[in-house]
Amino acid sequence: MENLHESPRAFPVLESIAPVVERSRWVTFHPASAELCIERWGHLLDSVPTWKQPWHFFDGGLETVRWVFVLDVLNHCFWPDENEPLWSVRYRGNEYSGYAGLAASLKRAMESGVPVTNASFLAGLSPGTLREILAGTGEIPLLEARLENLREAGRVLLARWEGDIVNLVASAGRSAVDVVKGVVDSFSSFRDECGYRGRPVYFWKRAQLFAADLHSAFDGRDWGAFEDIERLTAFADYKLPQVLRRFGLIVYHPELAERIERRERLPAGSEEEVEIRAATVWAVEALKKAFERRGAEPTSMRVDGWLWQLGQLEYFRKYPYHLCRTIYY
Ligand SMILES: Nc1nc2c(c(CN[C@H]3C=C[C@H](O)[C@@H]3O)cn2[C@@H]2O[C@H](COP(=O)(O)O)[C@@H](O)[C@H]2O)c(=O)[nH]1
Repeated sequence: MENLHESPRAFPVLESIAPVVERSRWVTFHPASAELCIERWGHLLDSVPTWKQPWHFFDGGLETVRWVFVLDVLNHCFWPDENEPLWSVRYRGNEYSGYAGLAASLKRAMESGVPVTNASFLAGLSPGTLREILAGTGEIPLLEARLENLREAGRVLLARWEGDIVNLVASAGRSAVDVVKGVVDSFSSFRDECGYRGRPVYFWKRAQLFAADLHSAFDGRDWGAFEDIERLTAFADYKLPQVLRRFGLIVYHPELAERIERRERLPAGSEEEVEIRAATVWAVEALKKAFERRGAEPTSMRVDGWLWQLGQLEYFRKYPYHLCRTIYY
């Protein structure tokens, strides 16, 4: 893979995705319907909730930076196996599942004195302690991989960043892109990259989400004050394609649609999976341009947040999302 850091300003995500969208066989992209969905749903663009949710930790300082990092080491793949219960955690009298469940479990741990933000603790984390941190109904998928990713995070923080992710964020100056590249460079679990017809494709979803979450948590100030936040792309997860498909912006080949209807797993790195993720990132860029034509100027991150919130609505859950067991999203 060519050296990504040739030109220090290089951020290869979109240019690596363009050829996938052009050659895509399983997923077609229909930009024409961008206007329509903004007609119908665009008014919600500005209702993207802030960080002030019961499940988010926030102390206004360094512990928040560290907490957001641990959150995004684990921020992937919450759906259960067939006939398994949905993983959910109890926090302050409420049940939370999915992303909110993960955040709530880590906030619960902080409040009960478990040092989840401490690099040495993470490097020596035991399976039993992780089970306790994530304890709830059902079991979070990929528990072993999550344990390994947390241990790696602790080891690398100690080896390269004096035990503190704050040093990586500080070293990036006010560049979100440099935070993303620093994280991808340092931690293999964030290296969300694959090959497509012999060429590298970079999604870097959890690494980009880490910079975006810092920006959200600090409301664009202090540790979230990035000058280049608009260079981030959408975060290619499994919820956005579900919404974009309902919008008619991306359309699956009938054979692929049928396999997803049947809840068949897609292998990580398969052409189908890479094409779904590439179309997702690409569609967000098209929506951003459609918003600009109507006088709004959202970043890809804000369009992403708008779509992700729509994905929480019943209307968009109609079609199942594609299922891929992966640590990347
Ligand atoms: N594209 C995109 N993917 C996102 C998010 C978030 C949460 N971000 C919020 C946090 C602070 C800000 O307020 C953001 O709004 C989680 N995910 C992904 O979704 C999936 C979980 O879904 P479910 O099973 O339904 O909880 C899983 O892959 C998770 O990694 C986002 O914003 N964009």
